[in-house]
Amino acid sequence: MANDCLRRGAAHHAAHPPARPAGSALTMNTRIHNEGHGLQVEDLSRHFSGVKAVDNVSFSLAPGETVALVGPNGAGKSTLIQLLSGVEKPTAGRIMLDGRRIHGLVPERIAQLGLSRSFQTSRVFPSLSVWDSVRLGTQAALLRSRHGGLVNPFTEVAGELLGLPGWRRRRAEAEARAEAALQRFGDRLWPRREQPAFSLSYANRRRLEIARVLAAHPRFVLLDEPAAGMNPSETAELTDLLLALRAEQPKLGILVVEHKLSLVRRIADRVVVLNQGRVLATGTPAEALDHPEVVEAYLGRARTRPTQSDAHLG
Ligand SMILES: Nc1ncnc2c1ncn2[C@@H]1O[C@H](COP(=O)(O)OP(=O)(O)OP(=O)(O)O)[C@@H](O)[C@H]1O
Repeated sequence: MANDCLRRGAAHHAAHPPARPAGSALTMNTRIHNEGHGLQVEDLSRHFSGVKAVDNVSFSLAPGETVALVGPNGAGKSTLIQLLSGVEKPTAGRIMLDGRRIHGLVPERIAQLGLSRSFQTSRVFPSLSVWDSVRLGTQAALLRSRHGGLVNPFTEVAGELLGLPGWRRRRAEAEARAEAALQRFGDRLWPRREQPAFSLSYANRRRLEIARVLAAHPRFVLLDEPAAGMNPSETAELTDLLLALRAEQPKLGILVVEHKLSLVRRIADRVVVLNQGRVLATGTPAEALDHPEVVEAYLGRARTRPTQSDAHLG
């Protein structure tokens, strides 16, 4: 049966770990952007007792770039997303956003600085309406100044209570963004905006989670398995949506964790392959995913030529 993800390789990998020594990643495409711009992950580690969930990982995400993070179950992808969004604190290493240290900051602060994430399990409050759920996402943007700094929360409270014109304008802009984020999904979400989130289908809850993230007006987004649980046509629709988003927001940096390689191959500029907490390979999708060592490590059999389909790795 065709399989569109890398998960299957994990079992093989456990039995046959790759021969490449730890720390020597295959690097086929090292597009290094200007130091100080974008997201920089430097020698990042997160260990849980004896488990090296993330082990000395370095990579970067430039404005306007889409990077996919792939790897079998347990490779450390979710832990990395938790570190980048401030939920977990690193054991060692640095995370820099536009030259500013963000490791150690609380998640809300990181979101205010323009780095927003989606969750594998939707964080939308089930009893909130679709509209209120996506409006929640605008809060991070309201607390960010035009220059990327942070607005004092007292300013927000005063602006809200006193109905200051500048604040009312910003609130209206945020609501327009929330509407645009819902309408991005055509008639999937907008006509359902008054419904409680719990009444949505699974795929629509995933879409609402992405809409909530986009409503935050982020400069960088971290999407944690956005296509999980979606069927092939829903996955293709989401892929088209992400491509459209890239075209409309050419400065948006996107880091996407995804097992579905059809999506990865279509949207990613670069792929970072994680394995047992370490970077096994980086490169363009074709370079990284079709490299014999990566294929062998994950699937246990050599391939002669790359294809474009999910079934390629099934
Ligand atoms: N809080 C924790 N305490 C102990 N071990 C943990 C913790 N979180 C993650 N791990 C371990 O770290 C390793 C990496 O897990 P992680 O969830 O980051 O992998 P993943 O690549 O996201 O996997 P999946 O694709 O299944 O989501 C695993 O061995 C996991 O058991």
